[in-house]
Amino acid sequence: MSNREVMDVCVVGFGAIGALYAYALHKTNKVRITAVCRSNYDVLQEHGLDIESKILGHYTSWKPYRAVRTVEEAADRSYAYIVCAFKCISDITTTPALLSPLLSRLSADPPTSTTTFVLLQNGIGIEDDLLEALSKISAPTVVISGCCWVDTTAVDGGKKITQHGNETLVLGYHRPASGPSASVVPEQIAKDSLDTLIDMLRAAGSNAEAAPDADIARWRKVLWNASFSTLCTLTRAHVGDVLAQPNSRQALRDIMTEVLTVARASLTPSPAVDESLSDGVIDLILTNENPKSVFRPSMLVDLDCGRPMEVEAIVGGVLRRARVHGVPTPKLDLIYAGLLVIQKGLINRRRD
Ligand SMILES: CC(C)(CO)[C@@H](O)C(=O)[O-]
Repeated sequence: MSNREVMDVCVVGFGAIGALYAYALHKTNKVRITAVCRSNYDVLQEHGLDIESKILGHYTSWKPYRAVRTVEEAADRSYAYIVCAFKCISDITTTPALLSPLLSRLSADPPTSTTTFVLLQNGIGIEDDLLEALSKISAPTVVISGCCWVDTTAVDGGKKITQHGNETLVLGYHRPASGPSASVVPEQIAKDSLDTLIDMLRAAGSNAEAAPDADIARWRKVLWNASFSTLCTLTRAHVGDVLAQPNSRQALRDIMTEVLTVARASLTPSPAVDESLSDGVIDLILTNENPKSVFRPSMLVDLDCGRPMEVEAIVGGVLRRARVHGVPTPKLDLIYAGLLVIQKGLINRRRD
């Protein structure tokens, strides 16, 4: 972490997740937030944002230090943290392409202090292309994955965000990809950057915690997304509805079993893998869900709003790992095929 009194933090994507954690960081008085609001700039400038959060409290008309419409505008300075809270939809654009003005600046004018990228996004392998792009830049960088377990929604035309129930944010850093000009930061710097972020979020009221292994945390999270998010989306049903039917409950179990097999084949065997990704985790996930839950996973909310969904990150990412390791995934293949048909329609309508 730099010695600056106030850190500059750029949050790219100011939907519910981005705004919630931006507000948490702002509450510490240690950061200045630059919010890149690609679709909700006018609403934010005119009304500010009302926050109604169980963990962060209530606030009316909050405005971050500054809001900009594009990543280009945000690239006028360097940042201690660049929080990626946009949906990872590689069939529309990749993370390095979306962040290219910030990456170009890092390359042309490398700061001496570390820049940490924080990926608050769902999926498997979503960090790969960013790590690859950063390996060609000499500036010192760290990539952190954040797995969010939180029910937060933008309501009232984006003027308000609500957050109910429990919240957990599991954060861990990735080992950097090596490259000819990569400035591979010592592991201690990655740890410091992670600890600083977690300390700030916890001070604000979040239940942020460090993952001993970012990859295991991602697989643990995708167990939920690849099963609940996809089945709820294909059936347009609440979490409680897919739990209630014996057939769909069994389908959730079958999908999670496939994901677990791929996870174990992809990860280096370790006691942590055995513990976090044991067969018992499926029962734990199923029994932890409220059978009466009316929760709509974000993939279903995207479909309802006519927005492209995180199919590639959530299902495609698992399938690509499965193919590398020769793991058959008949259930996930079918889910993927169905979702891709819907996704194509969503992307085509968006282009019209
Ligand atoms: C798992 C989840 C409900 C937690 O916030 C979220 O990832 C979602 O809906 O995609």
